Amino acid sequence: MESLLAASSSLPAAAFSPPSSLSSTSSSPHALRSAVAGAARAVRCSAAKDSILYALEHDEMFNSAEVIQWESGKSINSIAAAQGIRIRRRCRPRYPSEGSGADKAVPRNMLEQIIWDKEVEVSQRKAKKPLQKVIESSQHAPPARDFVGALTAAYSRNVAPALIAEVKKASPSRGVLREDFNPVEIAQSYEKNGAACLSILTDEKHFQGSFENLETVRNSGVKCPLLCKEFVIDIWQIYYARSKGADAILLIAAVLPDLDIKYMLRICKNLGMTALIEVHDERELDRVLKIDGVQLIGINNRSLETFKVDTSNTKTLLEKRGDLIRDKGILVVGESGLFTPDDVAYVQNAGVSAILVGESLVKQENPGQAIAGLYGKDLLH
Ligand SMILES: O=P(O)(O)OC[C@@H](O)[C@@H](O)c1c[nH]c2ccccc12
Repeated sequence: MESLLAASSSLPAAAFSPPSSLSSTSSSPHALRSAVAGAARAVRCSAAKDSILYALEHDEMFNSAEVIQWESGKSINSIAAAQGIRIRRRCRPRYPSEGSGADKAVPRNMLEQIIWDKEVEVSQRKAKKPLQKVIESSQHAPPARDFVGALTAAYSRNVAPALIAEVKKASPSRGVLREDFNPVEIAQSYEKNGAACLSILTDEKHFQGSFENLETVRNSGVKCPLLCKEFVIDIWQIYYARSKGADAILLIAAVLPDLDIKYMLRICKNLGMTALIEVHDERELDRVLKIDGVQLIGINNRSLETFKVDTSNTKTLLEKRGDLIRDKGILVVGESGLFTPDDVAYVQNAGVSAILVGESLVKQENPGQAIAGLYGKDLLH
């Protein structure tokens, strides 16, 4: 663990990403565990410390291959780049004196901008409510609802892709979609008109969403399972989402290296939550298909880097990997840019079991009634 200690203490705070190293099933020797505890103390980055200490407290074990990757002292950006991930983490220093020049960097695209903003937001939120506290809050939340079960039941009821209807006020690509935005009214009207699940955007800065929206929808009597639509970069956000009533959470493969996805999936499982793992291209899909325990994959027709929407993305990826996906029993969600019954039929024929729709519903005067227009028929409850 010498190299870990050396690497971690020489990096600017927050430049070290422990989630990439903390998932496994094999047991670890005591010596390794105490060395890791030492590393946790040596790491100045509170995110790193939290994750390490959490893992220790909860008796997480370390798999040797993963520890080697961690031990190599590689930065999260080089691990991510080796997996084809283009989004860089900014790893903002906590103190100006710890700056590494990264502050002068300019984001390459909107997704990278969002992630850099998210790093700042999460560190501020964590300063107010540390991981341990948010874990405690998550333990007081009512049990998570069965997201996948709701999708499967709706699919067989309607012989049409189950609907995850999105409560979305705005987006960076489309601006404000709905001025008169009442999340509870929209959620209730989606549920009444046959949505199987709801997606609640929680990013404030770029989507004008909020965790308050998630919480008020959860407390409004809506029964549908809820997806927290967030840009997750830290396990803290998963516990926080659960504490606010989320039943599922989005994990974006374009942002998260494989080990983070594995670690986060495991946390979701412990919390009874479903992870919707979003991919946009073949490389991301192949990475995700190698991970055990994935139940739900979303294929986004919109690139979060360029905002280009192309519905044929779902079809192309399913032509290539549909058999493997079916063999693994994974459900696929077709995401974004769906407006008409033809669009729904197109992705259904491509092999999706569910669709995630925001704009085409939320822009209509009555978002719930717009569901029948989208499907060309009423959906059954
Ligand atoms: O509004 P649309 O085009 O129907 O798309 C909904 C949903 O797929 C989209 O909001 C989305 C998909 N993946 C995301 C990741 C983050 C934020 C938003 C998204």
